[in-house]
Amino acid sequence: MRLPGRLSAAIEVLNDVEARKRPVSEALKAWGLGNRFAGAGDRAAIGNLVYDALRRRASHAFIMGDDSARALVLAVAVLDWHNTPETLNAAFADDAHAPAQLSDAEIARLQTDPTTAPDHIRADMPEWLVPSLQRAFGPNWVAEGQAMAGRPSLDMRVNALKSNRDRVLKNLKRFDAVQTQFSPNGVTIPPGERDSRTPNVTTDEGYLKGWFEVQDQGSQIVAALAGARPGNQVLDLCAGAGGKTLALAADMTNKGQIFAYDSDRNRLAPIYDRLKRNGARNVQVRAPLDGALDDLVGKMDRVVVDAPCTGTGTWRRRPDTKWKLTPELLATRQAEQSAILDDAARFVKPGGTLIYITCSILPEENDDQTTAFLARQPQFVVADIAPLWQSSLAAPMSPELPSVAGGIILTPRRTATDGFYFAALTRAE
Ligand SMILES: C[S@@+](CC[C@H](N)C(=O)[O-])C[C@H]1O[C@@H](n2cnc3c(N)ncnc32)[C@H](O)[C@@H]1O
Repeated sequence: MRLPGRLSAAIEVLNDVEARKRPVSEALKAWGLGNRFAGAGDRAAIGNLVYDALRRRASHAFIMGDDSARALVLAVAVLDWHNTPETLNAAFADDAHAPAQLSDAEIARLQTDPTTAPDHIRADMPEWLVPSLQRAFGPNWVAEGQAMAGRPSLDMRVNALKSNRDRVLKNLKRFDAVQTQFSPNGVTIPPGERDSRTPNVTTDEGYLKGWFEVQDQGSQIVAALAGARPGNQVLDLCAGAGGKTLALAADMTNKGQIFAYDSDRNRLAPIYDRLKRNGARNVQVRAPLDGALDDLVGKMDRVVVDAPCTGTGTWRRRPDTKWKLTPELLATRQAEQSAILDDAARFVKPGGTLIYITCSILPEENDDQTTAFLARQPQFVVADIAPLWQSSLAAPMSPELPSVAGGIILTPRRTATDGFYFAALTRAE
C-alpha cells in the first residue's frame, strides 16, 4: 500500500472506533483481519496514523475546525508526518484507494496558528482536567500535556537473574537499543517517526530465554525505588501480570520471599509463565481466596501497592483512553485506592514500608491519597525519596520530581517515561 491507501485505512479505523465505541487496538486488529493483503509495514503505518491522530486529537481538530476522522488523519499527514498538501493531492490523484483531494478550505485550515488555541487544546488534554493538571504541574502543565501527546519509546528491563545489560544490548543492536538514563537495568529503543515500525522484541531469542522483559523505564524506576533487598519479606498486593513482581525478584536476587496477590484471577494468570521464563524462584503466588493473606498480617518489610488507577500516565500508549476518562471513573478509582491502601497497611510490620504507586499524573489519585492515608493511619510517615533514588538509580533525581505530599511524579517531559507516582510510607516501630 502507498501513503494514500494507508490514510484511507486510518480514516476507516478511526470511524470504526467512533461508531462501535471499541478500543483502538481492537479496531486495528479487525481492519487487519478484513484486509489480509496489507503487510506488516502497512499495518504499522496505519497504526501510527491512528495513534498519532488520537494523541493530538484536540489540537489537530482545532487547526482543522473539524474533529472528523478525515480531518484528524490529514492533519497528522501534514503537521506530524511533514507531507505538503500539494504532494498529498498529487499522490491522491494517482491512487484509486486515496481519500478525496484536500479542498482549498482544508488547505487553508492547515495554516492555522496552533498557538492561538486555548491552553487545554495546546496541551491536548480534556478541559475538565485542567485544575488537576495545574495542581500537579503548576505553570508547566501545558508543556507536560504536549510531551504526553508524543510517541513513547520501547523500554526493556534486563533480568539480572539470567543476563546482563551488555549482553542484551548486543543482542538488540540491530534495533539501535541503548541504555536507559535512570534505570540501571534498562535498555531502550527510541520512538521512530512517521511510518517506522516498533520492533517486536518478544520474538527475540533473548526475550524467550528470559533475558529481558518489556517494561517502561518509569515502571522500572518505581520498582527499583521500592527498595526490595535480598532476604526481605515483600507483599505485592496488586501484582497483576507481575511486571513489578519480576523486577522485585531480580532486585532480591531470588533471596527472601515475595507474595504476589491480585483480586482478579484473570489479570494474575500470566504471572506463572513469566516467573518461569524469568527464573524468579522466590515468588509465591497467592490466588484471590478468602483469607489468602491472613498469615502475612504485620509481617512484611515492604508492601507494594501498584494501585488500579485511571492510567493517565500511559496516555502516549493508549491515547483513546485520554478522551474517554470521566469524573465518575476517576471517583471510582479513588475509592478503590483508599480501600486498598487501608487494606495494605495491616500487612506492614513495625519499621516496614508501604509503597504506593500509580501510573497516573492526577493529584486526586496521588498526593491526595497519600495525604488522606496519613491522616487515617497516623502510625505511618512519609519517607524521604532522595536517598532511595541515589542508592537505586543511575542518574541524579531532578528537583522537579518531588510532589507536595512527599511523593514523586515521573512524566514523559521530566524523565522520558510514562507518568508514574511513587510514595514510600514507613510504619513507626
Ligand atoms: C496497575 S495494575 C497492576 C500492574 C502490575 N503490578 C504490574 O506491574 O504489571 C492494578 C491491579 O490491581 C488489581 N486490584 C484492583 N483492586 C484490587 C484489590 N482490592 N486488591 C488487590 N488487587 C486489586 C487489579 O486487578 C490490577 O491487576
